This record gives sequence, C-alpha cells and structure tokens, in this order.
Amino acid sequence: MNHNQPYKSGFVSIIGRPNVGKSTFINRVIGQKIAIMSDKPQTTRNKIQGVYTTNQSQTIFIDTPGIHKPKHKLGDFMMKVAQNTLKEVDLVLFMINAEEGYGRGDEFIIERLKQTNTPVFLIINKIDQIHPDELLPLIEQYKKLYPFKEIVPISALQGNNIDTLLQQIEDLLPEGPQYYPEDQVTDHPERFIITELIREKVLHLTREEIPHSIAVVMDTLERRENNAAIYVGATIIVERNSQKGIVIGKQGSMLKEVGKRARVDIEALLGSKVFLELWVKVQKDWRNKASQLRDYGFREDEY
Ligand SMILES: Nc1nc2c(ncn2[C@@H]2O[C@H](COP(=O)(O)OP(=O)(O)OP(=O)(O)O)[C@@H](O)[C@H]2O)c(=O)[nH]1
Repeated sequence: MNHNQPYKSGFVSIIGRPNVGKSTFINRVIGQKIAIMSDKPQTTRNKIQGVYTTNQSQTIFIDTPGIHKPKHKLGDFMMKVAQNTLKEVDLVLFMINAEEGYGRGDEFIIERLKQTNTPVFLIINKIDQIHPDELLPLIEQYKKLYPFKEIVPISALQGNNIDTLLQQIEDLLPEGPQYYPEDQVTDHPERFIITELIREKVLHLTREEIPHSIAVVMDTLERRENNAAIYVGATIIVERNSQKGIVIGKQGSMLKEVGKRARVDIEALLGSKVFLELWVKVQKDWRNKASQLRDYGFREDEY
C-alpha cells in the first residue's frame, strides 16, 4: 500500500445495449468467468458485483441490466432498478459496440444519463472489429450527444486498453475504505452462477420459443444429508401461461431435461452431489413477490 495517498474505493455501474460486451469486460478485469456469456442478447438479468482490488483502490463493478427500452412489465421493473442504481454509483461506464454505431437503444440510455449527475465514461468496445480510421468519427459523434468525462476505446475480448481504463477509473474514485477482502471476487458468485446456469439451459433447450425475459430465482441453497449433498431449490419465472407450458414440456419432459443438464453443471461447479428442485411459475408482476404461487414443481429423484 502506498501510504502517501489515501485509499480509494467506489461503485461503478456498467450499462449498454445487449451484447455490447459488458460481461466480457467484467470477466476480463476480474480474471475469471463469473457471468455466463452467450451470443443471445440480454443474458445478464441479475446485478452482479465484480470486485477489483489493488494496493491503491477497490472498484466494485455493478453489471446493470435492463437499461434498454421497456417492452413489457418485467423490463419495466428492471428499468427502475437500473435508473436508481445510476444515481447511487460513483461512476457509470456506458459501453457501446464500435461495430454497431449509434442506435435507438443508445439514444434511450443517453436520455437516462441526462437525468443523473453521476460522471459517465464512454467505453467504445470491440475496437478489434473496426478499422482505426473509423474510431475518430465515432468519438466525435458521441461527444456531441453527452459530456462524457472520458472516452475510452477498448477490446474487452483481446484486452486492449483495459489497464488504461482501470487507471482512469481509479483516478476518479473518491477516498474510501476497502469494502471487501482482497480475495473477494463477487458478492455471491455461486448463487448467481447457479441461477444463470439454469436460465441458460432453459434458453438453449427452448430455443426461440421463450423470450429472454425469463428469470430464475434461487429459493434454497443448503447442505443436507450429513453434508453428503447440496440441495438447490430454484424457481423459473415466466410471464405467460403459454410459456409455462413450454418450459414444463410434455409431462414435465422439458423441465426434467433442464434440471438434468443444470444439475450436471452445478455439481461440477460446487464439487458436490446436488439435489435440484425446480419450479415454474407465471408472474406478470415481479414486484409483488409475496403473491408468488408455486404452481408446478419438479424433483428429479421422483422420476
Ligand atoms: N470481437 C469482439 N467481441 C467481443 C468483445 N467483447 C465482447 N465480445 C463478444 O460479444 C458477445 C457479447 O458479449 P457479452 O459480454 O455477453 O455482452 P453483454 O453486454 O454482457 O450482453 P448482455 O448480458 O446480453 O447484456 C460475446 O460473443 C463476446 O465474445 C470485443 O472486444 N471484441
């Protein structure tokens, strides 16, 4: 630790349209795979915290989903969470895809940014995909849209300019404590990864029939049977009855397959035998969690 300078710390929110590379960036910085990556948009539904600690500073990254235009209730709720988050953090990283350029999704986000006083960096990601000549016009274009504190071109995938960005973040952070122990990478990595694994299986197995707006909520995660196994109980939340039917499948066949595949991955993750219990429920209004009724259950060992 450098004793001449005070320790710095703060919260940094990463926003951007689906697929711009937010998870890839966090994983690159934290150095291990903590968010499930996929080519499908909007994989990240949960707010995860990747904690990056150095001798001088600690940055807590918040992966803020749902800051895109709401099309349905679930999106609406996520939007509110995202908007509040933007006001509370020390810095916002607004990530765009260099390849795609300016679009309506960005316009919507910039409108949101204008409603907060939080400093914003524009992160131009995927610069490995464009010709260097294309970068300057892009920067000029975005400069006109919002008074970004910094504009930083990076490649999250190849690691270009990541160190510079981390330094610029550190420079901006306020004086503050080390919130998390040095070896802490995420807040609750297992819980997050487990729900994402289940979500991933549902999305893969149902292909395009189920929109990306499904959510998976962990109900129980505990050791049972004299520590011989870990019991995982989770609920898959869909928005419509028809989607519930698809996720459950004929006589529960789809849910059974989701459970089977997810269990294999969870066992590998936790290094333990796992009992997985999955439920599906329809919930149009996420907020009213108390009213959630479990209306279909599945336990693999019953089959
Ligand atoms: N060529 C290139 N591809 C990238 C880069 N960063 C991310 N990608 C790819 O872009 C795709 C989407 O990346 P993600 O990190 O999942 O994007 P995201 O913004 O977290 O997506 P959501 O969770 O849907 O919001 C993946 O296939 C990544 O491999 C980059 O710097 N260069």
